[in-house]
Amino acid sequence: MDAKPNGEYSSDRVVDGPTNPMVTPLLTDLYQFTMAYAYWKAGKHQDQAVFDLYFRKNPFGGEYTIFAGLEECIKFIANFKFTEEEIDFIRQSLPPSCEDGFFDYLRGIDCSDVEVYAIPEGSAVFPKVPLLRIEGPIAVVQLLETPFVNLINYASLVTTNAARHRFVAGKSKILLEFGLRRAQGPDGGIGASKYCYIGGFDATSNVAAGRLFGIPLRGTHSHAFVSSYMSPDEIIDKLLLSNDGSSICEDFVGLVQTWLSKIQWSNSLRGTFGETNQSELAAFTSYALAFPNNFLALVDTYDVVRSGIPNFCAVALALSDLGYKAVGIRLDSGDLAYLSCEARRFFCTIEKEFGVPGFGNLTITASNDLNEETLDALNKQGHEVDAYGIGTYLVTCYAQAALGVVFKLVEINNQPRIKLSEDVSKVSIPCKKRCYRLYGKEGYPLVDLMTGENEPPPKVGERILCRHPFNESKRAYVVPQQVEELLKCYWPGSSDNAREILPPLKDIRERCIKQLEQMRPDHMRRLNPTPYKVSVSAKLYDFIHFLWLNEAPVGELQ
Ligand SMILES: Nc1ncnc2c1ncn2[C@@H]1O[C@H](COP(=O)(O)OP(=O)(O)OP(=O)(O)O)[C@@H](O)[C@H]1O
Ligand SMILES: O=P(O)(O)OC[C@H]1O[C@H](OP(=O)(O)OP(=O)(O)O)[C@H](O)[C@@H]1O
Ligand SMILES: O=C(O)c1cccnc1
Ligand SMILES: [Mg+2]
Repeated sequence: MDAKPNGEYSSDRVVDGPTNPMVTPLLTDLYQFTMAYAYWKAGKHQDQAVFDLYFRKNPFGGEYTIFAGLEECIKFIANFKFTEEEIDFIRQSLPPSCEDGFFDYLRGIDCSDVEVYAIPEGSAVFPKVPLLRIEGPIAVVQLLETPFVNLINYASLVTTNAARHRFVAGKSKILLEFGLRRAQGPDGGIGASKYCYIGGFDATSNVAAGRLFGIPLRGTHSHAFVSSYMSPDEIIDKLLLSNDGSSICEDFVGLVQTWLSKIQWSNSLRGTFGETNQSELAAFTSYALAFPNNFLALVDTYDVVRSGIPNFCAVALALSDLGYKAVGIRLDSGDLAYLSCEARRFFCTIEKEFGVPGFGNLTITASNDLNEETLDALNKQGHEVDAYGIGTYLVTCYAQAALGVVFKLVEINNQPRIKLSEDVSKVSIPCKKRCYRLYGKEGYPLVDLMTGENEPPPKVGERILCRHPFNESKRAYVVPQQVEELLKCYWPGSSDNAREILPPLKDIRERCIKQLEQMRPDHMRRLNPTPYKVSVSAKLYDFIHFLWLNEAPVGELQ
């Protein structure tokens, strides 16, 4: 694609397919095809429809959500085309009475007549505001409902989960996504790695995701590596070249043993531990011989304080003699606050006693069933953890299974439509709309405002009435200091509009981090956060309620 001088890309429609090859036009619910047939049979399939994709409630008891999954949606529609085999399968799956002409129609369709406007991926978003507005022939757009909702639901949920973990951990901590083995299948695993990165994680252990998306890869080693060693005698090749190549240590195993007794008998550590586990020492020594520049040891296989930490320090000091700097340790069980403090104390004592600069700052990684609550508990107790490896709770979104994204018809052939419900929160907001984020004096977003498509946009410095869509008494005047139009054109259909570029993953991640930094702190706090305001213009408010009364039958009391 060629960049135009103004930074936008030309409107050519060549876009790679979705990451997962299972994402085809058949990845939808049967009823989308039966509806498409009925639209076609009634001659209604070309009716111009507008659908909004949105969610009704923020997840995890919070007051914000991060929008993700847009790139995959655009990759999907850019390549939307039925194969003959797929058409045969649809034919077999529908009643035999379905006429051939419908299958000819399916054969011809793609998304070149569909327009998609969306909020940029990685943005902070709020209930009821359309994340996507999709416009086009009703039969085609209807077929997009299930795949779009599928591609956005988990993506936004897990990105939000990751962002929440980042918020609790704090900016300075390293967050590693370790969830592949526990994710809901291969797509869950790949998606988790991609979207946790967007949500603010630093790296993943998932090699396939590293290759697909260029996410930094990180890892330590497992208990199996430690317990696979029985004794230091197993180490045959004990030779290690110094880091600058100037000397050779013929017996690295012996050097480690020497350091272990020096630590054991040192002034400040004498009596703090006795004999350490020698098979663990062998495993650490062997790992250091394999990775002298990246030595990180899992120290909880036998006993963290009495064995793992002193063994690690002996190997790290031996490496230091040869000009290498060890990375640190991983703790994977026990009281992580207490053990991390013990480890730090040990490292600092060694730095002092043996004059090894930087030893006190070695990295302490913690893992083991971590989640938002445990991170919060660790913060409250005080700890010395620098990096967290998080798997199960993060990638399975254990605290909330789904986001509840919906796809609702808001206009057909320029006629606004509404979906009523006993539950007011489920009443849809009709009309093809424009959406704005209004910023206040202090630079914080104040409110998201939806208006009808043809209303004049809010203006900086001009007072505008923002109304709760359903609650008459909730309204406020806002004088915006900045107005941001939220929905941008990502797929122009048959219009001449310029198409937004699909930014690289790093930029989406950057956007997510910046957006959350910009939120007013009371929307972000974990306990009883303040809801962010989502509103409609006075004109749209009046229209919603006019349509509501129009569509709701009047009851009769007997
Ligand atoms: N200081 C702490 N405060 C709160 N939660 C903690 C703290 N330290 C660890 N945890 C959490 O407590 C749980 C401990 O897990 P569990 O009861 O399975 O014990 P364990 O340490 O894994 O023991 P083992 O694996 O040796 O059986 C984990 O979810 C861990 O994240
Ligand atoms: O705890 P999670 O957040 O899922 O993070 C990943 C975990 O996966 C690995 O062990 P695994 O759970 O396979 O075995 P273990 O529990 O016996 O250590 C690793 O040691 C972590 O503990
Ligand atoms: O590299 C690690 O330490 C790791 C990777 C995945 C799961 N648990 C740990
Ligand atoms: Mg585990």
